[in-house]
Amino acid sequence: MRATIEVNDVRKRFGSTVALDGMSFTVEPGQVTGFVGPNGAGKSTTMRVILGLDAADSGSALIGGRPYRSLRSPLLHVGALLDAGALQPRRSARNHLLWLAHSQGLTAGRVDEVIEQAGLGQVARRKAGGFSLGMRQRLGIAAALLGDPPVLILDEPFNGLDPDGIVWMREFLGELAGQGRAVLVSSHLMSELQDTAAHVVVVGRGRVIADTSVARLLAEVSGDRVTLRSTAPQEAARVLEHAGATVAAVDRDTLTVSGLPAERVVTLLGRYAVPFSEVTAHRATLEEAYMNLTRSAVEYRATTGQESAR
Ligand SMILES: Nc1ncnc2c1ncn2[C@@H]1O[C@H](COP(=O)(O)OP(=O)(O)OP(=O)(O)O)[C@@H](O)[C@H]1O
Repeated sequence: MRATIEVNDVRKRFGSTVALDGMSFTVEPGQVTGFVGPNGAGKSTTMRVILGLDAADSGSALIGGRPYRSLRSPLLHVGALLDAGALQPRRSARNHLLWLAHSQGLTAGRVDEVIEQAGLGQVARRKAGGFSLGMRQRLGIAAALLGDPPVLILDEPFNGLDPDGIVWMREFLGELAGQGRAVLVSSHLMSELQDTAAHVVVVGRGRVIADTSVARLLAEVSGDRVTLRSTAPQEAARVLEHAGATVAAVDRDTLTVSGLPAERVVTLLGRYAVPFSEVTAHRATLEEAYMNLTRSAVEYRATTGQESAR
């Protein structure tokens, strides 16, 4: 089975609420794909449709080319974490996993492997009802891994994690993707996905706003903005503007240069012997990129709203 998720023009309404409005994207193997959008954007509904828990009104959602419902032994094809609270509070973590494993013909040996993988060795015999949300997330991931599936679908796995837990989860997801799995991870905080997701699908109001590699997204938002410190700012500005840059003064000895990459700025200043003490390329954070994208989506919606009100 090829490890992919393909969502194609999925539409879904709940009464008068349009939850999914032509949702389409593909999740490729070997990388973490972030699935990001504000509350109510349709992330959970999309995941539920992929997993056959909600029926789409139209469109298709396929795992390895097949609808979830047609998969025999689904745990071997796809692992999911949807609601970390969904467990029997009086059962120990290990018993919870044993119960799931037996239902799919998997061994107790496999249960002990995923307990170790998810870092639950110390607490596996404790009742899951007393677990913190972070521990429940780990237990949910352990359950998702039971069948060693090539596809993972995780709804808000960073929820409730402390900073150490977030770092652990990022590294763990990276490892799982590095093993060739397709890993789809939802979050309403783009920053959680920094250094983890290679690709992001940004959604709003039930449809895709952007579907792009993280590197491209950051490059687009960062532009070619460079901060320059020089004791000869006017001379620097003259040289750089002559080469096509736009230059703005920040303070007495600091300039912001746009339109030229940092290396070119350094070369030009060197060629014309303009002194400088710092040249720093601006690198946007994923959060900035996300804010930019969703801001334009909000503006777009505001405009269309006005148009339809006319
Ligand atoms: N079972 C349901 N009944 C009625 N409306 C629903 C149901 N499930 C989702 N919705 C609505 O569909 C829309 C999309 O919700 P969904 O939970 O998929 O968004 P989300 O992006 O996962 O949001 P969050 O980050 O808050 O989990 C929302 O307007 C939500 O209120």
